[in-house]
Amino acid sequence: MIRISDLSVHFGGVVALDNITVDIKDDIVGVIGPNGAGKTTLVNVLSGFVLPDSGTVDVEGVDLLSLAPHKRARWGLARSFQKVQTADNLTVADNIWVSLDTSASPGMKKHAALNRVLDYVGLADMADVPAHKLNPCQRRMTELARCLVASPRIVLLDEPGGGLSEMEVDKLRQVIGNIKTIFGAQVLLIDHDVELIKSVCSKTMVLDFGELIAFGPTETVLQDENVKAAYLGTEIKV
Ligand SMILES: Nc1ncnc2c1ncn2[C@@H]1O[C@H](COP(=O)(O)OP(=O)(O)OP(=O)(O)O)[C@@H](O)[C@H]1O
Repeated sequence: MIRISDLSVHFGGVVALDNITVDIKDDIVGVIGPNGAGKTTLVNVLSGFVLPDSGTVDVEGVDLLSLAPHKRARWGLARSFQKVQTADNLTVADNIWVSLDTSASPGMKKHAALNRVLDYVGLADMADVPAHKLNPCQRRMTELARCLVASPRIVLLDEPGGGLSEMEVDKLRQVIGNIKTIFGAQVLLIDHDVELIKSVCSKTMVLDFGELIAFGPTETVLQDENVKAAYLGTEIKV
């Protein structure tokens, strides 16, 4: 369980996260909200890219915010980025291997983990292809594989569906939907694609101007009047 208590982040006069308190227990939890609501800031705080002004995050008894970012990664926190991060001159396999590099596991185990994750995301035939030759979906899958390869406990996904076609989002849905079963990790999924959120997230939290305005079963949250009002004039389809 991820227990977030009284978490606040300010950027000058902007309140990016406003005293967020929430217990996240479900296997896959959605994070939605209009542009600028604070979703990426939340992921940045959890992964150590942003220091909060106040608050705590407890995961299975570990005070996450007291760990340096690299120690969080070693502990089992993995994340993806809104703008996909692959090294263009490295192969798919090497892009994923980066997550295994500092692991103390024996080489054979690392190779087995690499092959398993390549298979899982459907890139087994592309291991030796340099990333600059990949299409946007294959890049996303490479980044996801990098998140999954080193036995993560928590995976934070920042808009993985951005820029993908409907068919590609279907593939993504399967990959994300099975993470808990296959890899045992809890997933926090940010996305603007409400259909994707609806199909894989049992619970969803909604941020608006840094405030947590709703949290609960996804279907219920999407019918919430405050949530609909927050999205007024934008594209939520519920
Ligand atoms: N490093 C930063 N410096 C200053 N302001 C920032 C910084 N990062 C985020 N913000 C501001 O904090 C607020 C929350 O931003 P954040 O990126 O977390 O929103 P978001 O919900 O992820 O938005 P989007 O859906 O557009 O990605 C916004 O007003 C944003 O401009």
